[in-house]
Amino acid sequence: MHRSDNIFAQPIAQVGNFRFDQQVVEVFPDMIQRSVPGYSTILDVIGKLTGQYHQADSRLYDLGCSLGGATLMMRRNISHSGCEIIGVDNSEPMIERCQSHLDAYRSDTPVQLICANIQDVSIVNASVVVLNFTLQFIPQAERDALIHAIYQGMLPGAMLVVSEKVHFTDSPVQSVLNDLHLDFKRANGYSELEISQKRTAIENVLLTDTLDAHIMRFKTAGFAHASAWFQCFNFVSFIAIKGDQND
Ligand SMILES: C[S@@+](CC[C@H](N)C(=O)[O-])C[C@H]1O[C@@H](n2cnc3c(N)ncnc32)[C@H](O)[C@@H]1O
Ligand SMILES: O=C(O)C(=O)C[C@]1(C(=O)O)C=C[C@@H](O)C=C1
Repeated sequence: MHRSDNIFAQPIAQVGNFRFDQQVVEVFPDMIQRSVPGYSTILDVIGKLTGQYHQADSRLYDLGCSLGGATLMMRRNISHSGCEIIGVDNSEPMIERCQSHLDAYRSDTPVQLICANIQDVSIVNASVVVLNFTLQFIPQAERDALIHAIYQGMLPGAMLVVSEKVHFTDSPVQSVLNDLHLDFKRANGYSELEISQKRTAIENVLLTDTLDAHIMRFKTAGFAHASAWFQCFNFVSFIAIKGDQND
């Protein structure tokens, strides 16, 4: 059984920046499930999209794979031959635990885990690329270049899935949707202290874009098709498809 997240339950004298360290690894499945509305739905759909979009003899990338939640769903849905999954995360403890999660299930599809900054990994021959709540941790000025580099490494007709916390420029909308997210956390057992200390920890490391900025970035990078396919409050998942000869 996974441990429950009580990292921010006691008062912390000086809350530091959030890091994906060993302490977070131990509680991560519980933390993400209780913090991100729709997380399991998004993983299920990443599995379905992988089933539809993976191409024979291609690579599938899970960028910011953490413990491999999305990697496992991708691996289960591969039916074509010659596919390889590449999981990348720059947290050593995440990659170590991810490897043991993957080893717990049998599969014919090879998975290569790389401990690196996703900005330093070249994307090659990709049919499916997933950034499930990872782009939000990349410095904002560097996001356009990363999405463009991913686009360049994708095959015609390939699928990119990007899930993100977002914000809204319309302040009543921002306030209503943010409050609904806070209520979601309360309903999942987080106290006001936990919520506020976590907010302080992530405020300098998780920087959100608007929904429109994400769509614009996909279009500018060259994607022929881009849309949000899921939204619950201020959490959104997007698909972007590289054009093929029919576009
Ligand atoms: C919210 S978690 C992702 C959750 C995961 N994709 C899932 O579906 O369960 C974000 C992950 O991105 C990783 N990360 C953040 N910045 C990164 C970077 N520049 N390069 C590689 N990994 C990064 C973190 O270490 C963390 O494991
Ligand atoms: O916005 C929050 O309160 C969150 O906790 C979000 C979030 C995320 O979106 O990645 C932040 C860090 C943890 O990885 C889990 C969830």
